[in-house]
Amino acid sequence: MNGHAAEACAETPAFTTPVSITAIDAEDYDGQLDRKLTKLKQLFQEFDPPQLEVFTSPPTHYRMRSEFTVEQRDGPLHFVMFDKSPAEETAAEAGQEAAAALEQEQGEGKELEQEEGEGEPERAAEQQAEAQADASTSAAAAAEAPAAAAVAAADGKKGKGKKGKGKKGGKPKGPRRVRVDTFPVATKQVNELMAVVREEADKTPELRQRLFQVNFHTTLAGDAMVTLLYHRKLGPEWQAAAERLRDALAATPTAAAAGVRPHVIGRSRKQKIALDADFVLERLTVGGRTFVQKQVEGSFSQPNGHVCQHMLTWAQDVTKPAAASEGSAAAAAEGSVAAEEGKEAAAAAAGGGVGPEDDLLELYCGNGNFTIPLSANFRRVVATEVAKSSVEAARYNMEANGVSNVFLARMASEEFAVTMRERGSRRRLEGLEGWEALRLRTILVDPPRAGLDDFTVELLKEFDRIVYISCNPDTLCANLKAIAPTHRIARFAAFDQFPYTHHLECGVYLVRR
Ligand SMILES: C[S@@+](CC[C@H](N)C(=O)[O-])C[C@H]1O[C@@H](n2cnc3c(N)ncnc32)[C@H](O)[C@@H]1O
Repeated sequence: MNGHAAEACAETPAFTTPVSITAIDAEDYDGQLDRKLTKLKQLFQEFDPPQLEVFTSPPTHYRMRSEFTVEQRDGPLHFVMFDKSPAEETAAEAGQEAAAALEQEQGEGKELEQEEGEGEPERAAEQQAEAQADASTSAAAAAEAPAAAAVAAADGKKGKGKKGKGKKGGKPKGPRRVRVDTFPVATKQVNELMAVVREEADKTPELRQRLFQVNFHTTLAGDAMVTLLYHRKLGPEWQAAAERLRDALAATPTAAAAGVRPHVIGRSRKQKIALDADFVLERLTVGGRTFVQKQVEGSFSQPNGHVCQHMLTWAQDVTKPAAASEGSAAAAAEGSVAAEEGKEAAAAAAGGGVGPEDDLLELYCGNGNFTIPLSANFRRVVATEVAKSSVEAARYNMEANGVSNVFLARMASEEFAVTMRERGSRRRLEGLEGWEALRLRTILVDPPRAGLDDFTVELLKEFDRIVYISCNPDTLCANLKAIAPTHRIARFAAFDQFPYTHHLECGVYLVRR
């Protein structure tokens, strides 16, 4: 079986080291970013990239989603997180195991939502990819807010055999449990909702009983969703209490100003009750146009809405037909750092522009985050994604934004890569008319943290232009080693999606040598 790019580039500090997030120093925002950029430049110097374009985040209140473990053993209910410092590597590993156990538990709940009778051979690969996708959704979050760790640890149902691992010489090791009353990395709206959920759940037994985790999902647009996770079956009494909670949440300042009533969702094993809806509607402005984006509970969405807008604007700019050199300066100016650097990058990119008759292939399209703003740059777009809920959201988003030149297939990227190579016709590509006539010379990939599998790397090499968005510089670097002999980096960007962690989002635009 082919492997993913798990190997980091040699002799470079890994970007995956867990770090503490509960103690941020907003004054050091520039410092922490500089340190990551230095490391990134060191990691990528072997590819001789052009000047790095840098896109910053707001120093506080940038994270749209947050997950907290509920602590209520000692009386009042409060939220906790698990503070991982680099020195607590053993503890971090234990937390990751526990988080993985939770993923598994939640996955069991998802079984109910999956299509019945999907017996075709592709399904096994998809399930594997979906599990990986889920892990990618939570990986950065796990580094920032590994609250999930507590769930499995407190529950004790999963991974029991590993629980003793963290102990040495009688002294318990593990992430430090930190009470979180306010959370400066999360949006102001998350903080407003946290206070109300804590207060209401504390005094309402129907909400409180066996509540073990609360997930908050907000948007730049003011829409919001709160998921309460339980170790008990939920009934009508819970629903009535949740409706009262929803009213209280609607009275919080941001929701009231936006005129929205946050959605409340209750989850327990194999059970999900959604009051109103299980999604939020985000609004993202890209290249002067605002797009609506459905983000579904439990599915992937970019965690930092501000930085996401920079990522989309950058990707739209690098794929702009025959005008890449003009547009990139604007993109750099929009980010708060490297306008001058952007101009140099633009010069480097000259000659790699997209033609007006070109089509785009996009793998790992999620809810259509890149697909929709980029669709205007291409004649047609073929996009694939493995997670069912994301594919459905992407279809909704295409319609909501009046995009009609996208063919969307639910397929694992590796399956698509094999299909492309063999020019085979597969059931999931039915409806893709004029397949042979497509001018697919540009590809965009945005894989999970594990990077690209070998089949997909081989597929990339067949394209003249490659846009690679990555949340893991280590696996990006490993994949680029295979691509560099045939392609050079024409644009190189860093997006600080995850401030105060060692995680860094990157964008690389490659053109054939
Ligand atoms: C980093 S997310 C990016 C999603 C989207 N591009 C965005 O910006 O929101 C990676 C996506 O890849 C999907 N995925 C994971 N493994 C996959 C695979 N083997 N084939 C296709 N899609 C996969 C996940 O479901 C997830 O939506």
